Amino acid sequence: MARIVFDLDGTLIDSAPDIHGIANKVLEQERCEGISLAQTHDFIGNGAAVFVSKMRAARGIGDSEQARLYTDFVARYDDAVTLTLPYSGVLAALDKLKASGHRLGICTNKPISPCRAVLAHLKMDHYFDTMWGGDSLAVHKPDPAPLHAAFAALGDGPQLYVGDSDVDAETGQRAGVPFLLYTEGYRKFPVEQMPHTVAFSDFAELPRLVHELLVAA
Ligand SMILES: O=C(O)COP(=O)(O)O
Ligand SMILES: [Mg+2]
Repeated sequence: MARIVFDLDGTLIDSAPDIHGIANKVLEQERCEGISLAQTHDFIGNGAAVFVSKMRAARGIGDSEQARLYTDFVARYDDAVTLTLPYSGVLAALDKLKASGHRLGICTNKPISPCRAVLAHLKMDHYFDTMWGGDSLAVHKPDPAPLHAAFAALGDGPQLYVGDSDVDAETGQRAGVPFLLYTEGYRKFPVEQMPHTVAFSDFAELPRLVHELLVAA
């Protein structure tokens, strides 16, 4: 049985509408115009601090405001759950993978508190034996340390990593772990430009892909 670690935003859940909502509340507080959902997709992937920094840059807010706006953003983050949904087929795929005996974990750049909050809200937390957020260690993805930590917490067995972004592709590569690229998340680059073992666009395909990779290994 394998250890399968998942990225969160843009992979298992479409959380951008909620992140968009809190970004625009922070900007409203600053009397600035909001950002678009497309910009939100673009700014997700490197964690909350980078998100806030890109959001500021889009509205010409200086670096001196980073700490204050980051604090405001993060204070709103645990409650940003109401518009978020798992992607189509995710729950059925996780059910099948669990039923096959695989152990599942999360390695996200989202801070661990809102990661736990949104998965609890969606009643998805029971699938995962371990969760690592962008602030769980001193370093975050694309540094491979949190991914290694997630796999270590899941014990022994082949390792597979599933994610949607260039950050995830780099993390998988640096960790030396097969990477399954979900193409319908917040991807910024063509699939061909992202190092991956296999790409998929529908979670209904995932249990079969996992099986094939494990047979081939
Ligand atoms: O919070 C982010 O920027 C991204 O989160 P992810 O690593 O789950 O895609
Ligand atoms: Mg992601």
